[in-house]
Amino acid sequence: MIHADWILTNAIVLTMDDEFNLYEPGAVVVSGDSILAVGRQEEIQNAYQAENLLDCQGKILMPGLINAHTHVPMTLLRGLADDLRLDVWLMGYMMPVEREFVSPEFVRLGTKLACAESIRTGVTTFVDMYYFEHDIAEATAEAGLRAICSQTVLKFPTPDAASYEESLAAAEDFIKIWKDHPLIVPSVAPHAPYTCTDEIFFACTQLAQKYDVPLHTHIAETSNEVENIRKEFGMPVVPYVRKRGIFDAKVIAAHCVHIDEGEMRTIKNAGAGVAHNPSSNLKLASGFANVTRMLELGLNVGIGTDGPASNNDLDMIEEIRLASMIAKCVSGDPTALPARQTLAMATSMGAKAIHLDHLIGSLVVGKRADMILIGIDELHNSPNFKHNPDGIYAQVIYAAKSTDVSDVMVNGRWLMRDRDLLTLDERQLILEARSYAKEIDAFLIKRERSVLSKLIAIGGAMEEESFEVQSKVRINNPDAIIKALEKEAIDVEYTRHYREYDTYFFFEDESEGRLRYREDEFINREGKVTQVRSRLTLVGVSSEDTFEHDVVLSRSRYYAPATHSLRFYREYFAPVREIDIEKNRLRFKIQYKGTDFYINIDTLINPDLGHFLEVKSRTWGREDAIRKSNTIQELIEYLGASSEMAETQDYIEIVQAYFSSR
Ligand SMILES: CSC[C@H]1O[C@@H](n2cnc3c(O)ncnc32)[C@H](O)[C@@H]1O
Ligand SMILES: [Zn+2]
Repeated sequence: MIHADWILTNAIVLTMDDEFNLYEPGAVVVSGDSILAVGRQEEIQNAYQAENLLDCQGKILMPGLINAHTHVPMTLLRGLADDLRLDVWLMGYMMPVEREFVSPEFVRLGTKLACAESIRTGVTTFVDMYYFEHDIAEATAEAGLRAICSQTVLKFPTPDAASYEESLAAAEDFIKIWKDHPLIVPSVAPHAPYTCTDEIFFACTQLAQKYDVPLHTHIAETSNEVENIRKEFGMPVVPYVRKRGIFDAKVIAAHCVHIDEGEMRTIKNAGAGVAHNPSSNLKLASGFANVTRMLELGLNVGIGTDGPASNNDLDMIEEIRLASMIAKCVSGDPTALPARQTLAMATSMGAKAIHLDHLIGSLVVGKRADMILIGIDELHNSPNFKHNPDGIYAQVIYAAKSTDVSDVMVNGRWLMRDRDLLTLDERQLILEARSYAKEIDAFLIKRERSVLSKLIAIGGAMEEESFEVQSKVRINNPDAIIKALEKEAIDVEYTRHYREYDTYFFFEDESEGRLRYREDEFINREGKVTQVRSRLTLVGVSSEDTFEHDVVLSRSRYYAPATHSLRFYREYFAPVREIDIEKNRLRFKIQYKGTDFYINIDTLINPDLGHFLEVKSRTWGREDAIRKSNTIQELIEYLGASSEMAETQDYIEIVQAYFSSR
């Protein structure tokens, strides 16, 4: 007789090995952290003895589920922002909140919550990507779960690094510390093509190769990402990241929703794995990954929940069911992604996708003892039929619930027995999470109250350093003004030609001011657009002051480069009303009597409201402003326009007045 630590008997053993061997009644023998034997109960009982025997009461005994892509600490952000598009959700809510709250303490608590939830749903391994990954690894190892922990690198500052160089250095230190841990596989995560530079991709690849660890990234999650990469670099996402070297490493590519067959072949030939995230893709309306085709082409595809803030849970039992259902519906073929193949995605094939199939994914002698028991006698999973050998897989995929997972073992250690968590105090964790939620709520309530604080949250807004004095007059003949600029007292420093497209957002509370999204097209002498620049300007509703002759001291303004689309800002700021204005602008920077002025000769095209002469100058003090306002009036007359026709209104006010007079 061979001696072992545990013998588990009276089970329906789904080995998920290459032949899909199934034993009923079956038994599994565990010695230390590994599987010593798997087979028919009678044979096992004749050959092995152990101190610990477990009667599995006819339950399914199978490899633990592998969550191939997640962000575990985001349990603390669950339900924070929903029903949004990925960019608004991520850049408008998650990242600003993460910048404010994510700390080692935050990720430890979030990870413990996630571990509790994961164990309850039968997960024995997850693949994480977040910040402070060292703390995540420690919390995970303490809970007893297995994980690939990927330290994130982004092109902008993150909660754990002021620069990408710092993140890379942290990633290397982290990998060195955890490289030979029995439960934790450290890895590096260049977050996504839209948040990483070429240097980041190259450096992360080098790091992953140097230590032979996986490289974990998001690829082609939304059509928006694909369009942008195609627009900017003239190719789809997979060739784009291939050119940045990533496939020289062992890649775990999350999402891959919008990839074509050529891209699938690239992934396959690179030996990279795909992590399919059905719930997250559905909820963020990212689209449907063509998993059926990926599997036909021989790709290794695992299944992930993605973060609990975009899902909103870590329930892998729900995820496997969805994966199968969606594949059927999208392909119009109910035979697509059958139950057995789907379960393989969450076990044996999932292990290949995350490059850990030498250790986990199937109940095979020598592999780690990562196993779960699933009951099949509850109301929602009764009765059981035996005529179809694949019926048992269907019971797991289509009928089982997380609550049917009764026992979980990782690395030969029990983490849950009879639904009792042995390594975590979930009641205590829930209480701690509540107190975090209160703080985050208070932060968001305050931020959502003001347009300015919302603007600051998504990348900062700077207050205009100086004020402007300005005046505007209607003119009939722009050519006459252009001619007058040749007059003796005027020195023209430069001339610019723009086409300006403005969208003004108005808010319920008018005292918030109005937000202008402006796209400036720079037009050259040949009339061609040479450059486009986008800016956001938050303008207060009232001017700081007015002087004689309808010269205005400008309103307080906050501005920021517009790095997102107009659609993004519309969804993020949710204005109650919008007005578009299009104008042609000839701008001259001149000197008149020793003072710098900007002269704008504007033609309002949409709505068609004719021509205006606008004269502006920067000012720093009240005395200076008064002096310049007198000169502006003089300059208007000198250019042949009538300062009698001066307007104190901004263009938006002129346009509003026009619309309300119609
Ligand atoms: C350190 S994880 C990096 C970053 O990823 C964010 N995130 C969570 N889920 C997704 C997703 O589905 N696509 C892109 N980015 C995601 C998370 O909020 C972290 O800031
Ligand atoms: Zn993700």
